Amino acid sequence: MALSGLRVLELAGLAPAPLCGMILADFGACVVRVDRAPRSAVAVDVQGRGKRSLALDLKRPPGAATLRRLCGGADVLIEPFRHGVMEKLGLGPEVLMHENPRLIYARLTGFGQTGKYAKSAGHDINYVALSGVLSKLGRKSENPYAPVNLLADFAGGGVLCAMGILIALYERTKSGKGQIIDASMVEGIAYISSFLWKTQSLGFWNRPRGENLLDSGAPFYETYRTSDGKFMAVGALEPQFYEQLLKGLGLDSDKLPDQLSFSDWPEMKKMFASIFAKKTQTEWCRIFDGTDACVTPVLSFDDAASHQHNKQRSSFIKNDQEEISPRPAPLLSRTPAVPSLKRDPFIGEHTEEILLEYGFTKNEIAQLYSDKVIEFNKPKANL
Ligand SMILES: C[C@H](CCC[C@@H](C)[C@H]1CC[C@H]2[C@@H]3[C@H](O)C[C@@H]4C[C@H](O)CC[C@]4(C)[C@H]3C[C@H](O)[C@]12C)C(=O)SCCNC(=O)CCNC(=O)[C@H](O)C(C)(C)COP(=O)(O)OP(=O)(O)OC[C@H]1O[C@@H](n2cnc3c(N)ncnc32)[C@H](O)[C@@H]1OP(=O)(O)O
Repeated sequence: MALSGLRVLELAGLAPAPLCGMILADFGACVVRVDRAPRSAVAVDVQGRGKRSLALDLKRPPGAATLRRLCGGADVLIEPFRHGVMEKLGLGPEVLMHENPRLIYARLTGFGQTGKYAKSAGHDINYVALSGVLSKLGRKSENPYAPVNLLADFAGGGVLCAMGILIALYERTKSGKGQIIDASMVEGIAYISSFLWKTQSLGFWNRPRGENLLDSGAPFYETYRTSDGKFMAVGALEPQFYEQLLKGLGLDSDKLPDQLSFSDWPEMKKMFASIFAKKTQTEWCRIFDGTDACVTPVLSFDDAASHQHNKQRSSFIKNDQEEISPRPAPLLSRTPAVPSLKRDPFIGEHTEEILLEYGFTKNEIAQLYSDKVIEFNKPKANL
């Protein structure tokens, strides 16, 4: 796999850093999740695919020293705490990169390492809000709406941090040096939204929230309820595709207002809604599948995994626990990701083997264990 041989240490976090680590693991990196010891009752990481877990108490000096030693043999460290936490533990970049100048030290936070909010708590919705993007999301006359925690945590956070790591790794092949990555989710989501910023001058966002072309204002970029309580998604933007939408709906464009007549959009929506409400989702699929009308069913997770198109591409995988999840993307032709099909690791499941691999002796491991700095957790204990 593309990233085989890459050694990554991921300090356990809530949602963004686990995705970042999972992406690297899916593409072949050897990812160790450093979990807390003493361990909490429930693991919060549900994105542990392909990772191993080491349970280590960083608050104890021998625990922090253990992480320092691990970082000496690692390529990448991902840390998900607010600014100052790592410094307080004596594990700041100046310490770890002094000991290993090739280390890529990725700091994945909401607000970044500097600025007024650097030390404040926050979650996805706060980061999307501060980026400006939340002000654009939502339906007409309603409050701004955060689309679950996809935008900041995952798109602007986990994915962009993984990209930063890969860029730094590429640069390291030339300079031989690591670097610090300050991955702020506020900036990540702002960057992802460059299209929104740059289309302002084209008048894309001149109207109030929920009344524009791509924010549920237009009748031809909207979802519609079907007679069986399901939905269809319509994205017929270009005139030639809009024409096919009208044809599928049984409408004659000569008898309708112009596609871009904003003032007619609310009425057009009502008309489209009443037509879509007359047939089931399956019936609409029969009408639109194979056309260029840009009309697709809104699928549940179960339906998405079993949809013919997704099945043809093996877009979803099943692990040995029969859990279905999305296959890693994108597909690389020669070295595609080969995701692990095993269950996620238990906290502390691989503590000993990881420490041995990083050069600790059995005696040193026994000492750390008797000092309660590390924990072991054999699978049977969790069953
Ligand atoms: C919307 C999403 C989040 C979704 C996640 C949800 C799935 C979960 C969130 C809450 C969970 C529920 C809750 O915990 C209650 C139940 C618990 C039960 O066990 C399970 C059921 C629960 C209902 C549970 C269910 C779910 O799991 C939840 C609902 C997001 O937006 S995620 C993005 C968040 N933001 C960031 O990641 C940005 C950067 N990070 C931060 O800003 C902060 O970390 C954050 C997130 C604000 C948390 O702040 P906190 O004060 O908790 O941490 P930090 O200041 O960063 O400091 C970390 C401290 O921990 C020490 N530490 C770390 N590792 C170790 C170690 N190995 N050993 C010892 N100590 C360690 C570290 O030294 C720090 O200590 P200090 O505070 O003393 O400095």
